Amino acid sequence: MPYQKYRPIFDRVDVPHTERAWPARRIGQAPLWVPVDLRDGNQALAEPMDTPRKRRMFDLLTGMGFKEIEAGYPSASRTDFDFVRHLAESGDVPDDVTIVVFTPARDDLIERTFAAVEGLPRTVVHLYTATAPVWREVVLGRDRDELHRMIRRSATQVLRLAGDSTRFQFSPEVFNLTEPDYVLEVCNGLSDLWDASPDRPVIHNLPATVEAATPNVYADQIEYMHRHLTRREAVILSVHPHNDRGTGVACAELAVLAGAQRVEGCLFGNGERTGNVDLVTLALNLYAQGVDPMIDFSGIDRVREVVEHCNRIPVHPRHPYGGELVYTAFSGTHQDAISKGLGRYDGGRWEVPYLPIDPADVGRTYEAVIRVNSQSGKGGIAHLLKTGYGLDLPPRLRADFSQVVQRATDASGREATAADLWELFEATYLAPGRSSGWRTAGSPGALVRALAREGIKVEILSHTEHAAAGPATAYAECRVNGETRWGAGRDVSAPIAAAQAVLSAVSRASARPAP
Ligand SMILES: CC(=O)SCCNC(=O)CCNC(=O)[C@H](O)C(C)(C)COP(=O)(O)OP(=O)(O)OC[C@H]1O[C@@H](n2cnc3c(N)ncnc32)[C@H](O)[C@@H]1OP(=O)(O)O
Ligand SMILES: CC(C)C(=O)C(=O)O
Repeated sequence: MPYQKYRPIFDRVDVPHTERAWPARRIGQAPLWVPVDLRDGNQALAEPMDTPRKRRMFDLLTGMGFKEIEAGYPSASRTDFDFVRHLAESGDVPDDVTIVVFTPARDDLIERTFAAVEGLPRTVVHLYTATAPVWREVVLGRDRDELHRMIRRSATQVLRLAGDSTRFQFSPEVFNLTEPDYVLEVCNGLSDLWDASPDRPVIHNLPATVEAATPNVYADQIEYMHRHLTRREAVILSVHPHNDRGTGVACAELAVLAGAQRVEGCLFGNGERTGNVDLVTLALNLYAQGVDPMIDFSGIDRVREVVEHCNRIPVHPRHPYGGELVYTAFSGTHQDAISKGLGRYDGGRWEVPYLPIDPADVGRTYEAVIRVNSQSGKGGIAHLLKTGYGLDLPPRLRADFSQVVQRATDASGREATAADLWELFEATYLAPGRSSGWRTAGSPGALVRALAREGIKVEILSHTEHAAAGPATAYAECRVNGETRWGAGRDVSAPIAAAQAVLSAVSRASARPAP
């Protein structure tokens, strides 16, 4: 492959040398998250969202607690224009939410943008122009000065059309490949033109439009701007990382360490090409460090479902925090560790191996945490039988049964659910017969023989069973390795209740093998 075609970022742009404070910093509070799903994400869809889908996304975003939302590029299409009008006319924008609208630096499009936002209580008008040398030459056909004049002319027009409740945002698109002195010249000039002040701050949004370097380079670029932007207390330093190198999240996190106060991105990382930075991962990364993300992810499956509906793009099952499989363990040692960790978890500090956060915090149940296939071991199998059927297998029986399961899953190549495991357990230790629990488990049957093989001597002295209405219950008085104990079982079916009763008597007496 002709790798010589490509150059490192250091040959493409002047990367500023700066004193670096970011490597030693920690993130102690969430930045302002700004979802751009309705603009940047939306425009990367084969079928852009219509008003009902946009509205569903908007309601999701406000419900989750986002306070600034980029609602569209109203001059680009009728759909975007209509949606912004819908927000303005419906009066449905919550009092604490600000709508951002995006516009290029072109007179007619700026005018149309202002026509769209008329009547909205609070808006940010977001002006953008690509500033990197290749874009100046190839796309815009303007040199530095010409482009600067064009930006200032448009910014002046924005100022003229703005009402008191309008704030201003500028994005030097492809900031990461633009000369730092040029970005400062343009941005500082706009802070003056728009008269940035602490009570009406200007947003300078510095995008990694196409990721082009390792995240530490972006952090250096951001820290340089953080140190050199004028009217700094009146400027909100924002970032907008894309994910071309797969390091969008790292870029955003390091940028926050380097001084960024606001982060634009999309839920589950939708957006042009490889997407915008993923706000779900960013926010929950903070949460997992004990920092309030200021966004509610307590129903992450619903968030995912709405995003999939609106984008018509599925979220990967292994997507951090929200994917279908991310709180599930298939492999034996992981299952064993999780099962032990969950067993000890008392609702306080989270110390469960292999699970970075408690699945319950994002609305996931523990049931799906452990799934069994041929990669699984005795810990996971025992966990499923215990949580699914109340069967607490003694350690030695676990080892015996896991070999049975392994043979079955190896042969089928398939996953075994808790119900499959029960069926296998019944066929192995309790068969035949299903009409009464005791006819199977109560006779000195296969279960008792299996326990004896593991060194646990069980004699069933007496038993009762109730299965008239509702779940069957069963009681057993057993002599287990010489000690007399009662065991109880309760389940929808009598065989399971009976097996539970015997096994619970076993575990109460002693799991130790007979001398
Ligand atoms: C990084 C980003 O996400 S940027 C946003 C990307 N999203 C979109 O582009 C979706 C919406 N865009 C659109 O619907 C259209 O591009 C429109 C309505 C904005 C403009 O449409 P058209 O007038 O047909 O132009 P076209 O789509 O071909 O865009 C190219 C023109 O825009 C100019 N342009 C590009 N960026 C800017 C800018 N920030 N400010 C002013 N002009 C710009 C180009 O120089 C080019 O002009 P030229 O035709 O004189 O060479
Ligand atoms: C113009 C900015 C905000 C952008 O969308 C990008 O650079 O990707």
